[in-house]
Order: sequence, then structure tokens, then C-alpha cells
Amino acid sequence: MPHDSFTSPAKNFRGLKGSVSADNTDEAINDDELAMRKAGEAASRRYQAAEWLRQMDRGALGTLSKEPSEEEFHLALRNGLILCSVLNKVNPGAVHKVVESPLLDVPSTEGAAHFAIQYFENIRNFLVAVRDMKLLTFEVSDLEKGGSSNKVVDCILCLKGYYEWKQAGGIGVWRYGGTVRITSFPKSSSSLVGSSDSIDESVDESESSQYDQLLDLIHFSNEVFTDEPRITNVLTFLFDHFALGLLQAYIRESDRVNDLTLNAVVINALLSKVVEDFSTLIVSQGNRLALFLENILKGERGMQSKAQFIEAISQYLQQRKSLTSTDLSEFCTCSGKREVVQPRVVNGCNHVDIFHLHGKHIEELKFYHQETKLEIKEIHSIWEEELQRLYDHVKRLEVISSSYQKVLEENRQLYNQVQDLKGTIRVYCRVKPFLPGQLNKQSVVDYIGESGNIMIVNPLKQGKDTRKVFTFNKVFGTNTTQDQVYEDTRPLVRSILDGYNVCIFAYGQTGSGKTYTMSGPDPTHEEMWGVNYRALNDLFHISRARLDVIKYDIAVQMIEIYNEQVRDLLVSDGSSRRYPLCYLLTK
Ligand SMILES: Nc1ncnc2c1ncn2[C@@H]1O[C@H](COP(=O)(O)OP(=O)(O)OP(=O)(O)O)[C@@H](O)[C@H]1O
Repeated sequence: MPHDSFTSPAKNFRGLKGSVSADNTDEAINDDELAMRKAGEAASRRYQAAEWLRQMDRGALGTLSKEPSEEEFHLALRNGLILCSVLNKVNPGAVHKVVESPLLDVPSTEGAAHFAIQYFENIRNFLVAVRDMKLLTFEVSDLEKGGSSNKVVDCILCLKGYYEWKQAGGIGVWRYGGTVRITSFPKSSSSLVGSSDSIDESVDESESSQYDQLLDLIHFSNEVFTDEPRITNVLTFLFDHFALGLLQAYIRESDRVNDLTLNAVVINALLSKVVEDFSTLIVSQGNRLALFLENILKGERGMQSKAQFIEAISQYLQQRKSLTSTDLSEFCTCSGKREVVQPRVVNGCNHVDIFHLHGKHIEELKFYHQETKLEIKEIHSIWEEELQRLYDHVKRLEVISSSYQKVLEENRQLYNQVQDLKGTIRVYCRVKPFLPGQLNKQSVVDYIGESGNIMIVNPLKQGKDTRKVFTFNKVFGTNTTQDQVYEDTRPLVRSILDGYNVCIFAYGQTGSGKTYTMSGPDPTHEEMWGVNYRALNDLFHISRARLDVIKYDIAVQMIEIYNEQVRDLLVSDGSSRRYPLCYLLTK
């Protein structure tokens, strides 16, 4: 019988002690004393029930005394008015229709019989409602003479317990007569109080609820520190449930106990064993939890946030929840019929599990939603800061760039001013060396000065006309290299790209070395390049370096002026060698 599965240790112990007394005269309890004690206890409970009904229903003050006899008690409740009125206060609307009549004490006439039938309807409606609420019920006949007053009292006290629990917020565990009867969420409108058939289910559902409550509490960790009564309820339930299951399992399942006569020694030994095993189990659970938490703290990733830590503990509790349900189902069997009970528990838990699982998922989603919102907000503000920084940076670069352009312009102007100061027209003189195999090696150059002077000797003339001094910007001696000659021309190439017009040409008689200086004797060797090659080389080099700022178009034209005729040297077709000229564009 499932009901027995959840009786308290005290009750069990009393039951066991009674069994022992049958075999042990030393501990036997006198039957009369026992009957008196029972009657006293029953009366006390009846007075308690009456007192509560009087408090709950004003009508009861007139019809129900404070300490009614069993008969008075039955008589006052028989029409069902007090019971229906009280039940409707505990659970509004539980009894829809209540038959009320002033003819309560009418003796057995036809009208009274009619009302008696209607009163019977009151009681029946009351019992149906109580059964729907899954509270303890009684039979209609229990209110008749010879009926079980105890069952009626049980029902009323159970209703009282439920009412007080509901008044307290409907959270956690409530007890009736030392027996754990119910747990429920505040959100659940109906109670799960077990009639004897539903106790197993209610407790397993309750257990599930308790675990979910515990998970809820951990999720909202702030509550953990503030809602102590709630936690106490949850933990008390878990403890009671497990401890009672454990004790019961020992008593029911142990063959040794069945064979033994239960006396104080056996029970003490049994309880010691239970306590020992239970302690071991708690220590092992504690160790597991400690190990688990240690692993979390030492984990490779490390704890990144409080939320992750809580999530990890929640997962652990979820695992423990399923394990513990299985463990307890082994203890909480009904008359040893494990296989009958378990499917019912599983079926009973499925709906609750699914419901709570969905609830938990929604909570988790809400939590992640909030977290994601916060993260997005953070990222958004970081981006905004970053953008602002970039904007400031670009502004600064703009300022720097414009001042850089100014400096460049200034530099360009100064540079070209220097070129102007050096002279817009510069004339250089290069002295050709004697070529190998040349017979007459008498030079006319007497002296080459540092500041561009050259003294020429003319042996054919006499006197002061023998020597004559000529002045140039610079005079290059016979040993001057191609590079040294170009060195003075190089700055002018940059001026070209700054927008100045520059003209470089060689002048001299035939064979004096114009081609040698301007083109060079061998274009395949860079060191032998003349002014033209070197100037073009610099031109392309500087224009490439300035590509980001300026794009230059470079054109090449080659002409010959001979006998006052201008000829285009880049045209291969001989017929059109004369003017107009052909341009060679380079990019
Ligand atoms: N500085 C020099 N060093 C060595 N050899 C030179 C030098 N200048 C000219 N020569 C040589 O002198 C010869 C004549 O030079 P080049 O052809 O350059 O004269 P040119 O003035 O161009 O003559 P033309 O007017 O007839 O074309 C060439 O063989 C050249 O290699």
C-alpha cells in the first residue's frame, strides 16, 4: 500500500514497538490505557478541527461547540453547510451549489426528508471537491451514527493544513500528521496532496518540483541568500524524502529483518546501520560535488563568468536529479512491487518534466537573451568609440596632409629658386682627351681653374694673344667621368617635374665629343650612360615616386636640324621624315 511508504520514522517506530509488545510482556502496554490514550488523542484532534471550523465559518459558532462530543460533531456537520462554507473559503468556488435552509432542526417530516436529501447533496459536493483537490476524504456514512469520526477529523485537519500552507504562499513542503503530503509551486493552483492512491505520484512529482525549485534558486542566485525559508523547505523535503525512503527500504527489503523479531535492540541496530549508510552516502555525494566544483574551477577554460558557473552547477543538479529519482524509486516501492510503481512514476514525471523543462528552457533563453543584449550593447558602444577614434585620426591626417602639401610646395619653390640663382642658362665645357692612336698629342689647354676658367694656348700667336682665358659655369677636365658631368644637370630634371621648362643641349665641332657626352659610348653599360639616358632615368624614377600625388604624361620627340631642315628621327618611313613631328608617349 503506497500510503505506508511515506509514514514518518516515528510512526513506523511506534508500529514496530507495538509489534514487539505482543511478544514481550515487559514492554506491553495496557489495552485500557492504550484505548484511553487513543480516545484522548481523538478528542483532542476533534476539538482542534472544531476550533478551526469555528474560526473559518461564523455560522459554525452557533452550531458547533468548542469541544463537541463525537455525536455533536457529526450532527453539526451532517448538513454540509459548515463544510461547504469552509471549503469555499479555502478554495473559492470549489462547491458551486450549497443548499441552505433555516429548517435545520426540523424532525423527521416529509419536508425534513427533502432537506436531508439536499444536505446529502451538500456533503457529496463537498467530498467531490475535496477529492478533486486530492485531499483526504471520508465517506458520507462517516457522519452517521457509528461512522468513523476520525476520518472526518482527518479530512478537516488536512484541509486546515492545506489552507495554512496556501496562506503561507503555497511554496515548498507542507505536512499533515507528520507525513509529507505535498509540495507545489506557487504557480500550481491545485494541490498534490495524496489520497492514498496518489501519494507516490505526488511525492515523485513533488521531488521533481523541489529539484526544479532548487535549480530556479541557483539560477537566480540572489534569492539564494535572501529566501532562506524557501531553501529550507526545499532541502527539508529532499532530506526527508531520501531519509524516509532509505529507512523504509531497510525495513521492507531486508530479509534479515523479516526473519527477526523486532525489538528495541534490532531496531536500534537497524537505525544505526541506516544512519551509517546514509552518512557514507552524504560524504560520497559531498565529495563528488566538491570534485565537480574543483574541476570547474581548475578547468582549462577557467570560469569566465558567474552565469557559466551557475550553469555548470545546474547541469550537475540535473544529472543528480535523474540519478536520485532512480535511486529513490528503489527505496520507495509499494509492498516490494518495484516494477509496478516505476512505470507509474515515470509516466507521472513525464508531463511534469516536460513542463518544467520547457519552463527552464524559457528561463535560460531569457537569460541568454539578456546576456546577448548586454553584449551587443557593449560591442555597439565599443564600435562607436572605435569609429570616433578613426574619425579623429582621419581628421588629424587631413590636417597633417594639408600642412605637408604646404611644406612640399614651399620646398619646391625654394628648390627652384636655388636653381634660378645658379643661373637659368648654364654653360659647361668638357675637354676631350687624346684618343688612343692619336699622333699629335700637343694640347691647347694650358690651365683649368676651379671656378670655371680655362686657359687656352695658341702657339701660332705671339705676345699676349698666345694665351686666352675663357669662363664657364664649370670646366670638366679630360679625366671627368660621365657621372660627374651629369651631376650638375641632375637638379634640373627635378625642376622639369615641378613644371619648369628645361633645355639641355651639346654644342661643338664635329668629333668634339657631343654624342659621347649626351648619349655615351655604350648604352649597355650604365656607368657609360650619357646625360640623356641619365636624365630620362631620373625623370621616370621621380615621376614613379610621386605617383600617389601626381600623374605625369611623358612624351619623347627626336628631331634633327640639318641644313636648316627639321627632320623627325623617330619616323621609320623616309617620306615623312620632315615636319610635322611624331610624338612617342610614355606612361
Ligand atoms: N671624353 C671623351 N673621352 C673619350 N673619348 C671621347 C671623348 N669625347 C669624344 N670621344 C671620342 O671621340 C670620338 C668623336 O666623338 P663624338 O662622336 O662624340 O663627336 P661628335 O661631336 O658627336 O661628332 P659629330 O659632330 O661628327 O657627330 C668618338 O670616337 C668618341 O668616342
